[in-house]
Amino acid sequence: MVVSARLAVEDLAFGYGERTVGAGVGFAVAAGEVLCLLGPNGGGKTTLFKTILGLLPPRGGRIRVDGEDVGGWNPRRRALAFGYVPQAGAGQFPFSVSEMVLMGRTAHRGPFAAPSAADHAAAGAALERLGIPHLAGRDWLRISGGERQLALIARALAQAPRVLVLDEPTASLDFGNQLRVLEQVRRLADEGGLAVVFSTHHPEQAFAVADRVALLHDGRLARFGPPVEVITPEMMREVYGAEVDVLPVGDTGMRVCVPRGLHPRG
Ligand SMILES: Nc1ncnc2c1ncn2[C@@H]1O[C@H](COP(=O)(O)OP(=O)(O)OP(=O)(O)O)[C@@H](O)[C@H]1O
Repeated sequence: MVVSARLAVEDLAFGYGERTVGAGVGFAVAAGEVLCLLGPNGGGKTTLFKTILGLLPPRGGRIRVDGEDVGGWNPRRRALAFGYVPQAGAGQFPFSVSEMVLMGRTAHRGPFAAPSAADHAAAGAALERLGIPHLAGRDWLRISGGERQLALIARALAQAPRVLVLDEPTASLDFGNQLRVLEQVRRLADEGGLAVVFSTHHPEQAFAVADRVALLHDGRLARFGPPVEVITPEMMREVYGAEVDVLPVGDTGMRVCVPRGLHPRG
């Protein structure tokens, strides 16, 4: 066990009912670190997230937060420790944006208590931090997908978790909003000391914001390490069955992944 890890996943097996989706998965994320979870469709990313969040029981192994096994924790303790940002579907919530963000504070108060001044302050501060205070009074159903995604991150921030899990936070976002969301992901780790784990189908995003990459393939942790070591043409061929060039962008540290078939010729 890595004692300094904020989140430690140890020899975890996970799945549904009788079906094991993944096994032997272990990695650690320190406070202030961002981990990017990659893997093909059906590779088990969402199932792993559900297990980390306590929505599915582990089939083996354990999950620790700051060294403590979360296995015996009640839902309230989990809700205080783990923030979750799901994909931003419109949902059916007849609430304002600020009401949605306030819901992030639920675990901090008694079951029937009204939000306190501190809850309102935390929600307001989270909206400010995400740069969307102007959305506070807007109807959840009448804002854009990108605005909703930023508001869901604000909700998780208001919750003040130690570990933040984001399931494909940039899916269906335009280019500008993808960058905005990724920037916030990095800031939450850098300034808030959170351990952040996010999944994506865009490996380049790992170069932009992640300290490490975990690659789930065939129910195993196929690779775990810095983006530059994990995201290689050999890995792309092996895991995605695709011929992909991984090219540095000047001296920025960024790399782009270019499917060869789309290379300009001549
Ligand atoms: N509720 C469920 N019951 C049983 N099996 C499921 C359930 N949900 C998903 N699965 C199966 O578990 C496996 C892993 O699915 P999972 O959703 O975790 O993959 P993923 O990596 O998140 O995929 P994607 O990138 O397509 O979102 C798949 O084979 C899937 O068919």
